[in-house]
Amino acid sequence: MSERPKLAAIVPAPNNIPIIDLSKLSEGDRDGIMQLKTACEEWGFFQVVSRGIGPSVVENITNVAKDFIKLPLEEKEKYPMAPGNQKLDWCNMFALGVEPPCIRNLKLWPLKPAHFGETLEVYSREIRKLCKDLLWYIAVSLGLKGDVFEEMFGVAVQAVRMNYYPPCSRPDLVLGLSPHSDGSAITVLQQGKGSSVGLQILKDRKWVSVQPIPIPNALVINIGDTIEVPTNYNGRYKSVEHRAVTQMEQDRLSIVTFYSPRYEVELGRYNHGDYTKHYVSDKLQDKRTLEFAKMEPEIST
Ligand SMILES: O=C(O)CCC(=O)C(=O)O
Ligand SMILES: [Fe+2]
Repeated sequence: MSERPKLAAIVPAPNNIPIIDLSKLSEGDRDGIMQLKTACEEWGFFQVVSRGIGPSVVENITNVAKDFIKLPLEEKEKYPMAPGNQKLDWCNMFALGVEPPCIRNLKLWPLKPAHFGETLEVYSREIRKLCKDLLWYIAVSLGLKGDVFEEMFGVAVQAVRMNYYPPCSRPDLVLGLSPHSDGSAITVLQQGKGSSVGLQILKDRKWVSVQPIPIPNALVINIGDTIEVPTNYNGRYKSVEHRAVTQMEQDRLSIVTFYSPRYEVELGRYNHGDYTKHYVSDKLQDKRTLEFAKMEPEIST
């Protein structure tokens, strides 16, 4: 019951989450860096525009995902997720959200090369470049050397999760995805062409909808637990809780990339691999995983 979205209580954002124009951002651009800093401190979320993830790349991955959704259940069942999937092969997965008649039914399928192959690779390569740049600027905005996270994280791990939310006749009763924070360093969310509102973030203890901006290929970025852990003392960047709601008429697809440290990297009391095992369950739980990893600051800013 406590998970019901209570749509009436949702307050529209007075001003939507910040928009960062990456084509204008550079290390010496104090205003731009300040804007990024404010976005990370006050929102933990921002949207990025003017970044060359080619429209065809986005279109291709969306089409492949939609083709997978359309497969009959028996066909999809041929690719089950390993039971109790605590191994790290959860990495590339597909989550089917709420199914009519609105029973929460989160099923996970691995993104098998048979369906997603090269399309996913091309997409992930583009996202990787973006994440590297973003982490550089995020470090700079904290007054740190640009490569600090790259040094700390080693060769980053990327995991893609696609969430599909079919239309739901009672979106006021069932959530698409429960409130959680991401275990990543940063997360890149592609809302999909013609996407309806679905993502909500907890801002000043209220749920605020992230309006997809009518700019082609805009991406939603959020700070994950792994940036919060080393920077959180002294009120630094927060990994903000978010959730997804469903719509009565329209379905929705989100393509989400989690960009994370190498699994061996020690962060707090856990290495990132253990952290991920703890984090990855089909039940997303607020920010509980983060409590496990709380630590003394590793970076002082
Ligand atoms: O579908 C969305 O908008 C949210 C997805 C999400 O938060 C996640 O997959 O971690
Ligand atoms: Fe998330």
